[in-house]
This record gives sequence, structure tokens and C-alpha cells, in this order.
Amino acid sequence: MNDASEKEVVISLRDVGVHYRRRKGIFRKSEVLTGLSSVSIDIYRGETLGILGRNGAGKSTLLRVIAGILKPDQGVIENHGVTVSLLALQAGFDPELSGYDNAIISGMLMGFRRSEVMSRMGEIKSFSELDDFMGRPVKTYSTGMRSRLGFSVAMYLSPDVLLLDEVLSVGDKQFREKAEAEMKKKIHSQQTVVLVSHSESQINKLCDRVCYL
Ligand SMILES: Nc1ncnc2c1ncn2[C@@H]1O[C@H](COP(=O)(O)OP(=O)(O)OP(=O)(O)O)[C@@H](O)[C@H]1O
Repeated sequence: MNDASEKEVVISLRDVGVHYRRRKGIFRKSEVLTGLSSVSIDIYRGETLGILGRNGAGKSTLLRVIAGILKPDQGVIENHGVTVSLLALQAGFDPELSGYDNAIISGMLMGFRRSEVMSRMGEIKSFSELDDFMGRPVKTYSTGMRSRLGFSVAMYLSPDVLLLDEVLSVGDKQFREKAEAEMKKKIHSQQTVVLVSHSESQINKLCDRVCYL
């Protein structure tokens, strides 16, 4: 990471909280569940920030807030003009469309032109090892294949800030090692990454800084 004096904050959160309201029954009062409790953190350009915490601590909620998908009902989040994209295994792809079409749509949602996505398609296909499956509907993919596509799209079409939710934990050992090696290259470049993982050793291996929820 850069010298402390050169650190540039790209996203900052102050006292950010998210609460979910859940109805317990038609005639019963709803209860309020805390999804995220008073988080204050700065994300710096070029860093790889790891997020650790027990199940239900709010890691996925935090990433959704940073991505702008979820509006916090407490505190303030400021994005200092950066593009952000969240890669999570359960999110994103249209099951009826092919891997190619999903890669194009994902890229365009991140703000790339179609031609820019197409110019990287060869690398996306090759890294994902999906071969002919790239032309088939995503609903025919295994979970591991979906994550390989998601990971490859994220690696070759990176926004300013890349949010990864548990994406390095699936797929076979060989692909995981390849994905980790690619992540390390990103880390040594100027890519800003926020990585959620249940694996403390993975976080320690890959991240410059860790936030415990
Ligand atoms: N849509 C929702 N409606 C109600 N409660 C929710 C919703 N999404 C999350 N929660 C609750 O908010 C809390 C935080 O959830 P979140 O998924 O962010 O945690 P997490 O740290 O990512 O968990 P895990 O490690 O199990 O993936 C949990 O108690 C969860 O039950």
C-alpha cells in the first residue's frame, strides 16, 4: 500500500447501520432486526481490505451498502466518485442467458461499453475454463461454473472498487489456487478490493488490512 501520507479515501462510512423490519404475524407487531450496527470505516484507493466476522455479523449487508444496493437507515456513506461492483455467488446472472450474454450485461452494468467487454471476452472465457459452456444458458451451469464465470468477469472487467463476497471459497482446488494467484496480481496493482471471507488465513494471506464486524 502507499505511504500513509498519500492515502486517498475513495469511500467512507460514518456510524452506518441497517435495520430490517420483520412481521411476526398478521396481528402481531413487527420486530426490528439489526443487519449492521454502527460501522465507521474509510476505504483507501489501491488497498485490499478484508472483512471478517461471525455468521450474521453483517458482512454481506456491509458490502451491499458499499455497492449502493442497500440504503442505510442510520449514518452516512460517501462515495468520492468511484465505480463499485459487487460479486457474490448468489447474485447477478440471468439463468436463461448464455455465459457470453451475462458477461456482456455484467460489464455494461459496471459502465463498460459493449465493445470493451467484447475485447476482453477471450480472456474471460479462457480464465473461466468454461469453453463451449460460454454459449449455453447459465441455468445449465454448476455452482462452481457460475462462480468461475463471475470471478473471471470481475477480474477482467474491474470497476474502481471490487467487492468480493465469499467468491474464493468454491470451485475445485485447482481453480481456487488460480483465482487466488489472480487476486494477488490485482492486489499488487492499483485495484481497490474489499474481500469478505470466512477463512481468516485467506484474509491474512491476501489483505493489507482487516476489519472485524
Ligand atoms: N433481507 C433481510 N431481511 C431480514 N433480515 C435480514 C435480511 N438480510 C440479512 N438479514 C439479517 O441481518 C443480519 C446480517 O446478515 P448478513 O447476511 O449481512 O450477515 P453475514 O455476516 O454476511 O452472515 P454470513 O456469514 O452467514 O454470510 C443477520 O442477522 C440476518 O439474519
